[in-house]
Amino acid sequence: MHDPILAVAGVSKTYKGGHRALDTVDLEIRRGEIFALLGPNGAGKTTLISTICGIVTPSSGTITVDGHDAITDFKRARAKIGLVPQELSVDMFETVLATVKFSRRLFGRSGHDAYIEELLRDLSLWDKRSAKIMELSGGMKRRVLIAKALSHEPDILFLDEPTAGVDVSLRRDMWKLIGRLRTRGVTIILTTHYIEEAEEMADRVGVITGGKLLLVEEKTALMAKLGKREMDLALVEPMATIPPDLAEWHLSLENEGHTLRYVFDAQAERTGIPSLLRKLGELGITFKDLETSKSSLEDIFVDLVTERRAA
Ligand SMILES: Nc1ncnc2c1ncn2[C@@H]1O[C@H](COP(=O)(O)OP(=O)(O)OP(=O)(O)O)[C@@H](O)[C@H]1O
Repeated sequence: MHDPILAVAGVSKTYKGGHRALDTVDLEIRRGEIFALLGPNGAGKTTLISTICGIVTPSSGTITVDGHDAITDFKRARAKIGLVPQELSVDMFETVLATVKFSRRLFGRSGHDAYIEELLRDLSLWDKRSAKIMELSGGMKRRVLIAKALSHEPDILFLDEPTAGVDVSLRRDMWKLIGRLRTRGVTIILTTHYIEEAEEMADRVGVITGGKLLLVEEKTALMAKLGKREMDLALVEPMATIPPDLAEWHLSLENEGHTLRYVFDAQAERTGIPSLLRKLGELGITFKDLETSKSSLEDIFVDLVTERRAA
């Protein structure tokens, strides 16, 4: 890839006690993109972010942040990054404004009151600037974490599970803010359990499970895969084989011939369902029930893992 802003090469992490949380992860992030790291609980998302941010030391591999090695050139690498962690990490007795200004100074940047004010206004925190963190609601505290992460004008922003336990208004503000950051050229990497979240914003999606990065794809390509649906027809009479007249739908027989299954692309203009049902009528094949279901994230993980094993 041409000049990635972030390059992770062969990174593995085995925690004390022997748990291998990351297994030879290779990942390049493009300048200015929004990248969603999708994976179930315990997949290794937080561990991957933590190694990039220098919080966790990888057992092997290298990480380069805009040309700076994340370990040997930690300070410069870290200064490029803003991290919104999953858990609260703020001084409860400080005020909002002092917290955010302090965070900026930590990265060696001089004061820039106009920037801080705009940031706090963007996050609806300006009116609360003199309040102590402990006086804020949970949602407001989350906003402070975002303001802190952006205090030093980083080029890369990590959002670890940004919308877990977050109310609708914060969610909306967050998406708006992300949109504005993107127009300024900030690269954004977020972790999520939710396909919908990746779908809403990301340019590319990486799927991680069991510490392995299974795939990285343009969102549109992945969504096409995720858009598959199944239609199950419960037959009145079980079938031994599929009649050749039905070949074009690539059906399968399940449930010992009692169920006829059609897999189709939910996003396609023509699903093929009306013509299939017509054909079944012509052939005198009757069914007592019809059920459609969408592939779940779980199915997709299973498919990916199986495909990978088969490859
Ligand atoms: N400090 C640690 N010591 C030992 N094991 C750890 C440590 N941190 C995480 N793990 C383990 O490593 C694995 C990956 O954890 P990680 O937090 O990276 O997953 P995640 O994808 O972020 O999960 P979640 O979606 O639940 O936040 C888990 O099995 C976890 O129990």
